[in-house]
Amino acid sequence: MSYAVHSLFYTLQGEGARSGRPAVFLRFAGCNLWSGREADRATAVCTFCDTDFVGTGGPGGGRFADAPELAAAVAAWWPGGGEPYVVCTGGEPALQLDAALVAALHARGFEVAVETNGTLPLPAGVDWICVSPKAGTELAITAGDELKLIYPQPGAEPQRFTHLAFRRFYLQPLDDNQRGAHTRAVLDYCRGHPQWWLSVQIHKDLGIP
Ligand SMILES: C[S@@+](CC[C@H](N)C(=O)[O-])C[C@H]1O[C@@H](n2cnc3c(N)ncnc32)[C@H](O)[C@@H]1O
Ligand SMILES: Nc1nc2[nH]cc(C(=O)O)c2c(=O)[nH]1
Ligand code: SF4
Ligand SMILES: [Mg+2]
Repeated sequence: MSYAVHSLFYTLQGEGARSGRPAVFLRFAGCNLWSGREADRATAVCTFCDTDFVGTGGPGGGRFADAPELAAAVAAWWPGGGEPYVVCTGGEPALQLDAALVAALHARGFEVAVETNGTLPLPAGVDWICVSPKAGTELAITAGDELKLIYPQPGAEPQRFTHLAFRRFYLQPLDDNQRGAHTRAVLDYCRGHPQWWLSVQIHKDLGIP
């Protein structure tokens, strides 16, 4: 199948357990919880998104005819050496990521990570699963490597998720015009509930993508 990619870029993972790790980001176009149009934001299921994932016109974006072609484009961003790592995100990557693409990325030597809202099934073989639940949705993915909950989210309180089979649980402060206050609230919550660890979005303070 073909893939609609908003953008492809090389940066450091800025969030969660693998924060600081060099990675190629594969940002798929489209999401099942928001159209991506500002006019629809208030009525979307997910209303706080910090990302442009509309269309295929971002840096490195485009339509890729098949999995080997997209994997080659991902590999072209890797500088050589280290442990090649690709983070599949979006938009919602589970709308497009399939077994053929996971296999093609593995064939290029990449470890494959995914950032997902967890509402859709994933293909087998993904090496690192990060689920970020959204209030008002039902999780299809209830196990993985990290659960990264944006906080605060009325209707998605942390205690709703602690029974799930994730290796780590993170709270990431909601980035809106109150990010400082949300960060202090996360600090307080993690101190009182040490199952939860803080995830700060380091790329935003570093001024990198
Ligand atoms: C843009 S989403 C794309 C992947 C997938 N759709 C998801 O929601 O997990 C990537 C990550 O950014 C987080 N995120 C989105 N908007 C945010 C915001 N305003 N503040 C903090 N994190 C945010 C999401 O929760 C998710 O963990
Ligand atoms: N540096 C950096 N790290 C990230 N981790 C998850 C991101 C995402 O948007 O999925 C993201 C992103 O957009 N940039
Ligand atoms: S689910 Fe992810 S990509 Fe979709 S609108 Fe929410 S944060 Fe953005
Ligand atoms: Mg981001």
